[in-house]
Amino acid sequence: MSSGDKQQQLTSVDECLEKHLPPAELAEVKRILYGRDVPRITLPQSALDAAQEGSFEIKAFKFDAAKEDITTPRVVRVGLVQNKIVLPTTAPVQQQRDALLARCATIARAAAMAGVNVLCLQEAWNMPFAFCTREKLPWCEFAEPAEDGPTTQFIQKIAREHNMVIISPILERDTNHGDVLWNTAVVVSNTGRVIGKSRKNHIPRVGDFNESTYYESGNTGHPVFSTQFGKLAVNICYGRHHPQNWMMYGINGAEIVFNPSATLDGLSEPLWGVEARNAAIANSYFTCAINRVGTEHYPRPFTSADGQPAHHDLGHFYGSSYVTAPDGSRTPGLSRTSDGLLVVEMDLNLCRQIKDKWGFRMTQRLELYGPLLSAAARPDFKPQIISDSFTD
Ligand SMILES: NC(=O)NCCC(=O)O
Repeated sequence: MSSGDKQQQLTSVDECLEKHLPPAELAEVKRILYGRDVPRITLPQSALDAAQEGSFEIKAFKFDAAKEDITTPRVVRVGLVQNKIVLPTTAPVQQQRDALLARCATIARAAAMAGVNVLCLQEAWNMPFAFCTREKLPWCEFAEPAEDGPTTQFIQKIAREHNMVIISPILERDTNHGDVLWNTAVVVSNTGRVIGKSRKNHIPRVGDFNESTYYESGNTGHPVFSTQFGKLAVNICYGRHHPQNWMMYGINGAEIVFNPSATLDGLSEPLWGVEARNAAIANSYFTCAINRVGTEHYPRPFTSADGQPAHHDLGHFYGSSYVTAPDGSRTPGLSRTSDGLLVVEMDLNLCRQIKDKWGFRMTQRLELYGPLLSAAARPDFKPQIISDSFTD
């Protein structure tokens, strides 16, 4: 039985703690686990009604910064979307994609009612996460040009309509370079203009994540998109395991780094609450970790050369999307099992205030790391090891 077939998935770690701990202990456990209290914010009734009608969870929290004399608060609201696929993987490709686009439009409408300025969707949001199969058809048919494919045109329309920056991670087909595929986040301005794109830098080769069959490691570097609502960057899924990847977005000035993902309870769940949170602390920026939900079944069985019998699904995508502030405090996660929208208000002044407090950027030694990293990348590299002559 794969984890995706479990009869009863735990809905939420946070709800579990709330259910079983007395209030005083709960407050102390939350302080120790999550840092300072991150208060909930009240959303307009229209947003709550839209979530109920659309059968998705909606939660909203707020990170304050200290008031300053000269600098005015730079308050923005981000929205993180996690969702299941809508139609079975056996439905015609266009119908599967259109159903996901419609789902996104419903959730984006609620996000607009909740005052969201920047909305980020999950990795490869307009398709099932079919790379496990290693089959080229029909899955490569979901690929489309980042600049003007049907999904981007759709996102441009809703970005304009709701005055919202939207980050849309898709399977890109690069028609200017021999039709090759990439795993790409398209960043669309609130004006509807495509600002640019950021490709996934690190491609997994673990378990059923057979993505290297489809696309190469990204070649767009670590771009930061300067928008009306802050400086944004996108570190796609497996890139969150690489602290240096996170660091580069910080070096380029990111204030919010999104981590749209697709990952499984049997693989990464104990790491999930650690990696994006640590990146926020180490780089004095906000991180937004987003994971899809549900179990996706494929018509033909696949294996991944790991001794497991052939199977039809990867397991359970556990959702649990959350946001961390530069001081390390974090929101509770969305559900492990259902579609959801996490709305988080943040004052971007907190990034600079935490840099001033902890001094991580000031004490960072790029001039030490740079030469060693360059040397380590050369074939003639010799590690700096000083041996005890008795044990050598
Ligand atoms: N989509 C993706 O890169 N998944 C890899 C698994 C993980 O990083 O947890």
